[in-house]
Amino acid sequence: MTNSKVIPIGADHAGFKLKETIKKHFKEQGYSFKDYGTHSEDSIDYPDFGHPVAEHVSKDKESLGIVICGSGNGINMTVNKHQDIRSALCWNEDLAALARQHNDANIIALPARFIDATLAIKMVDKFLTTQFEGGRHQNRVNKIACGD
Ligand SMILES: O=C(CO)[C@H](O)[C@H](O)[C@H](O)COP(=O)(O)O
Repeated sequence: MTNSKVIPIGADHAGFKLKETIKKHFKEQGYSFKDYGTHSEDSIDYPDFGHPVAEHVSKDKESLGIVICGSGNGINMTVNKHQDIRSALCWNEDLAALARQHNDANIIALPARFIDATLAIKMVDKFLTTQFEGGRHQNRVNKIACGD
């Protein structure tokens, strides 16, 4: 992952504030990002903001995305419906690193109502800077696709 890639980010109303905090961090670090919304804490439906992030990552295979909702589950389920997406629901730094190292995850899903902003930023940084290890993990990742 290089900082020059555009990082797509999307959240529902429960993840809106955390998304804004992560965007502030990206601006400070000089990272490029694309915000797919939502843009307020008004109640909305997480799939409307997860699908665009998944479509972005599906088109730009080198990109890594971020999705956020209250538990992380709904938006994680949404993006994982896309054939080329491997999204990992993470709640600590080790899981964020392992999602890249072992699973070649291309989206991280964050549970905004269960983690604080400091931890979330550490997790995002870890996710964006950790490489896939390949090897035995490549064989397993190849077998994830079910061909339905
Ligand atoms: O989809 C979810 C649960 O898997 C997310 O946590 C949502 O953010 C949550 O369901 C939103 O709940 P709300 O009561 O409508 O704010």
